[in-house]
Amino acid sequence: MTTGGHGTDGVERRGLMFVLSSPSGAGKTTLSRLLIERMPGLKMSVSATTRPMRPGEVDGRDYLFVDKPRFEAMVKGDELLEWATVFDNRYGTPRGPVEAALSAGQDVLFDIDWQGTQQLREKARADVVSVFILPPSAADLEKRLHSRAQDSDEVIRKRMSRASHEMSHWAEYDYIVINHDVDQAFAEVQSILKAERLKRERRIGLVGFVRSLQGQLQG
Ligand SMILES: Nc1nc2c(ncn2[C@@H]2O[C@H](COP(=O)(O)OP(=O)(O)O)[C@@H](O)[C@H]2O)c(=O)[nH]1
Ligand SMILES: Nc1ncnc2c1ncn2[C@@H]1O[C@H](COP(=O)(O)OP(=O)(O)O)[C@@H](O)[C@H]1O
Repeated sequence: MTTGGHGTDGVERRGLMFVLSSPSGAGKTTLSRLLIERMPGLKMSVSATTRPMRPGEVDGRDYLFVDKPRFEAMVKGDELLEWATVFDNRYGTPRGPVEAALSAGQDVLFDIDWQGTQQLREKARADVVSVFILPPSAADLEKRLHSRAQDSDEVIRKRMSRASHEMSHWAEYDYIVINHDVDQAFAEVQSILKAERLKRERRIGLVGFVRSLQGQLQG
């Protein structure tokens, strides 16, 4: 999964896979939307899911909403890069769009859980940058789940009771961001992406670039 594109400074760079995970309600959808709006060269991976659509969600934009047989067919056909079961529903990352974006030199943003992150890491360790988002407190997490007003009380209770289990995977991530304030959390996530884009190992065009600089200096 190593492909070349050009960084903003013109030096060829390998695309990276930028993963955001968090317990439900901690803010990863909010932060993902801001990143896609404000960071050029970053494309969202739209997951397939068997969960029902929430009010305000759009098929093909937020998720590809599929039924269970279609999901199974995607798994069997090796159409998914990773997949997992979360809250009794199945979620998976369609392989085609990710590979196409990376080969076009774009970075790809994933809003996936710890199980998916582990699978991506096994497949492409050097290209995965992972960020775990934590809520400032349990009370805030619950408030946010209610304020989103998209789940029943029973679903919210389920999400709260899973939060501690999900959070237990925090130490598997490269970076941790605590989402007190959206603007601050966004600035932190953005800084991580900007710095990771500049990493020497990803900038495969540097050898040629430096050689050409040296040539200019000698010439
Ligand atoms: N492994 C994996 N997890 C996913 C995928 N898409 C979404 N998820 C995770 O599934 C969980 C539930 O997502 P969702 O039902 O949208 O609720 P949310 O937690 O409020 O965003 C979240 O932890 C998502 O990160 C996917 O393609 N693969
Ligand atoms: N820093 C924050 N302060 C207050 N509310 C927030 C913050 N970040 C996100 N929210 C709100 O919390 C709710 C859950 O956020 P969302 O991004 O949907 O979480 P997730 O995708 O992790 O489940 C949304 O209503 C969102 O607007």
